[in-house]
Amino acid sequence: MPDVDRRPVALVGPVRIVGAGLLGASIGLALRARGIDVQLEDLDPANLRTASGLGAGVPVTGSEPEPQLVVVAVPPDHLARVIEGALEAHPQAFVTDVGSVKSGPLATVAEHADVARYCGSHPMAGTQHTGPLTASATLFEGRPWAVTPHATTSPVATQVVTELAELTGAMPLAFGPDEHDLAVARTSHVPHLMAALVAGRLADAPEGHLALSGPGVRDVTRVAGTDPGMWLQIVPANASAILALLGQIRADLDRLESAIESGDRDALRGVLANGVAGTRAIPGKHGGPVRPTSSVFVHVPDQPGNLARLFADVDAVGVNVEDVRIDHDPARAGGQVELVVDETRVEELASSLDARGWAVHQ
Ligand SMILES: NC(=O)c1ccc[n+]([C@@H]2O[C@H](COP(=O)([O-])OP(=O)(O)OC[C@H]3O[C@@H](n4cnc5c(N)ncnc54)[C@H](O)[C@@H]3O)[C@@H](O)[C@H]2O)c1
Ligand SMILES: O=C(O)C(=O)C[C@]1(C(=O)O)C=C[C@@H](O)C=C1
Repeated sequence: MPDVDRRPVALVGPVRIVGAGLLGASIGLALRARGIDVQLEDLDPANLRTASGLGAGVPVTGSEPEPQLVVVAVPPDHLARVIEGALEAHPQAFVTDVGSVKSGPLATVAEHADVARYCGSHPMAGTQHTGPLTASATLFEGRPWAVTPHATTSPVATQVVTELAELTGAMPLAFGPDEHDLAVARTSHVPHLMAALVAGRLADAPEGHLALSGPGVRDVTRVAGTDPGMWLQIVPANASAILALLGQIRADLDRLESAIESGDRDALRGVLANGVAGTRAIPGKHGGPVRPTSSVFVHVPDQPGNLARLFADVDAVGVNVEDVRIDHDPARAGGQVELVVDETRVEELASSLDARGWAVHQ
């Protein structure tokens, strides 16, 4: 039995999830894995069917017991209305939401007589897909999850929501709602918009140029591939924090342009060094220091079973893979697999895979 079941738990369920999309279904899967009863609600019957079919919970029928906690996981524009609805429909339940911006919905909900039962939250995990089909019980593992009590949130509500984050494997971090919005403008919203601007320059690029797309451009643009629907709601909801940062970036861009125009290498070095400092400032998974990583690239011929064989060989070497990317190999028929591992193990992995017959480079 997992440890968490033996210590006194504030969150025992049932948990009702309103919005069984990517976030809602992933939370449902994580809670079901902990044995907590999950009730699912969604306006879209297909999403409800998919989420419950995946094992994220049971669709509500009206005859289930009252939930201990309601988790609102609907798109940003609908959050305030659904949070208020949950406070009214479930007078004994605590209510949280997982929306990407906290101060806007709170401003509406703050007038509600029962607002003490509401404590906002925001898991910093997702993918570029929406809907329950790509939901995963491990989506939140090791990721930060902001818990954002407001001035009158009851301490028990904060405790229950903190425990929700812990039960999914995430790392709860307490933030005031306004401070949260400033933080995510910097760590999520502006990075997303920058990725969209860079990716936008590729949309009408000559085909010949695009043929030279390597891992760099893919890394920088991944999130820009997300369905714009959610971002069309997130960005206006956090406009002032985003605009303040865009103003700073505009000044950075002016400095960069003049450094390049005038051939000022010191100024250019300053811009690049600042970027290096920024990447090093991002905490690693589980909030620890970033462990320097390095990549081993392996050519995997296009035949069934080769990927499984490669991962079995990596496993036999005993090196933990921090990240993995698979790309079409432009030079040969097959794929190029990038294995991201601890910098100190990279030589050992490369030579062991080489000895096992793989075409490897670093
Ligand atoms: N996708 C991410 O990366 C991510 C990460 C963290 C937080 N969030 C936040 O989580 C929330 C959900 O995002 P998602 O990616 O799961 O979206 P999603 O589109 O995958 O899921 C939203 C679900 O809510 C349902 N829905 C819409 N209005 C509803 C209503 N009034 N009542 C019941 N169901 C309703 C939709 O049918 C859909 O199934 C958003 O507020 C978003 O800001 C998203
Ligand atoms: O990983 C991704 O695809 C995401 O964009 C997830 C991400 C993020 O910016 O980190 C996006 C928006 C959410 O509010 C939280 C998480």
